Amino acid sequence: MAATMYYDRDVDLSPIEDKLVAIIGYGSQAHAHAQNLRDSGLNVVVGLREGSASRVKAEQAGLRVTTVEDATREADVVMLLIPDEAQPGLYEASIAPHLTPGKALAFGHGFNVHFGRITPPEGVDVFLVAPKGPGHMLRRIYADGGGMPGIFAVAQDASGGARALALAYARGIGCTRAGVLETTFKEETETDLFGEQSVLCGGVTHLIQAGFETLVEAGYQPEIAYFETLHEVKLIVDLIYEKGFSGMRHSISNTAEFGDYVTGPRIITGETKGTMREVLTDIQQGRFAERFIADAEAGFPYMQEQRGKMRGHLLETVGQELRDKMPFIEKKELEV
Ligand SMILES: NC(=O)C1=CN([C@@H]2O[C@H](COP(=O)(O)OP(=O)(O)OC[C@H]3O[C@@H](n4cnc5c(N)ncnc54)[C@H](OP(=O)(O)O)[C@@H]3O)[C@@H](O)[C@H]2O)C=CC1
Ligand SMILES: CC(=O)[C@](C)(O)C(=O)O
Ligand SMILES: [Mg+2]
Ligand SMILES: [Mg+2]
Repeated sequence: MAATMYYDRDVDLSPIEDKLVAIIGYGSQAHAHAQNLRDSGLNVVVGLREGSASRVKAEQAGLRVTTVEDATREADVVMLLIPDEAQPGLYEASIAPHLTPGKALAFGHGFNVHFGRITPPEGVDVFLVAPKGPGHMLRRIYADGGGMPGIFAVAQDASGGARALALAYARGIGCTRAGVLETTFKEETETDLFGEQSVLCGGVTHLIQAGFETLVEAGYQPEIAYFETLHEVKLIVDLIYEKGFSGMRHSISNTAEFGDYVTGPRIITGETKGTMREVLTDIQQGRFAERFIADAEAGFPYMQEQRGKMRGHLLETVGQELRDKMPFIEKKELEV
């Protein structure tokens, strides 16, 4: 059965119109939520830790900023948008003491509630609205008049109005322009982790890197390898995004399409899909979450080591030089 999709015409903004929304944090998601909600005519305050370097940026964007404690005290809806690994600490210290009955606690990802790292009190609504894309793109697409698909879920409905509130929030950040559907904290958490690891981030970067290295190691020019295995990915993916596989395959040569069918299954094999199933099981059984939190608690030694490996990699240095020569590529510094 097809899922029920919600669009602007289906969703009433009124459940959130008379409320104050506190956006906690001012990073990738938070700056986009805060600015989109504000531009949708809603009341927003940004809650930041003492001495936050983001304070000036939020104020420059015309937003009111206060402490996390005061934002929680003042607001009706508290949207927690700091890194997942940091959320339980800030929640216990600065949010929970002020989260009185009647308020709503909201998330952009189900991680901490699903894995039992944050347990909100009875008497508050708990929901998530997860836009399906990076925060900087959530803002950019909204400002251009478009929207990013999103999914929402209610974990606790103390007021009887949590669902309507979550949908109104999704409309406020522009997701109902593109389509919103209902999920659970479990489904959102597991699918989001799986998607980013296997396909969107882990899958795509490692596919590109393996292709780039294969060509360079065989003696081909790195600039050609970069154009072939990285730059052109966007052009092909844009066609897939706009017109699906068949539309992309219509645009490419018969030679490329034939090679796609012959070679694709040699690269992404039955074994790869078996590994994807193992990855999904690790996520479902909490093993990925445990590994992530353990690294975070140790100061991210594994993450730092991985970041270090790509620093100075030919793919990055050649890419930087080539992108610098293409003035039409969006080069504005990211806002946050
Ligand atoms: N990144 C994305 O596009 C997506 C993220 N999400 C979810 O959104 C949430 C936020 O992720 P993301 O936007 O990537 O987060 P960011 O890493 O961009 O968050 C940075 C912000 O968090 C603040 N912060 C960091 N640590 C602390 C702390 N210990 N106490 C107080 N404030 C802190 C920073 O404060 P300061 O300014 O003071 O440094 C900064 O404002 C997560 O749940 C994530 O899973 C969901 C969909 C996509
Ligand atoms: C951007 C997004 O949707 C991710 C990949 O899930 C994330 O940043 O966590
Ligand atoms: Mg994610
Ligand atoms: Mg995601």
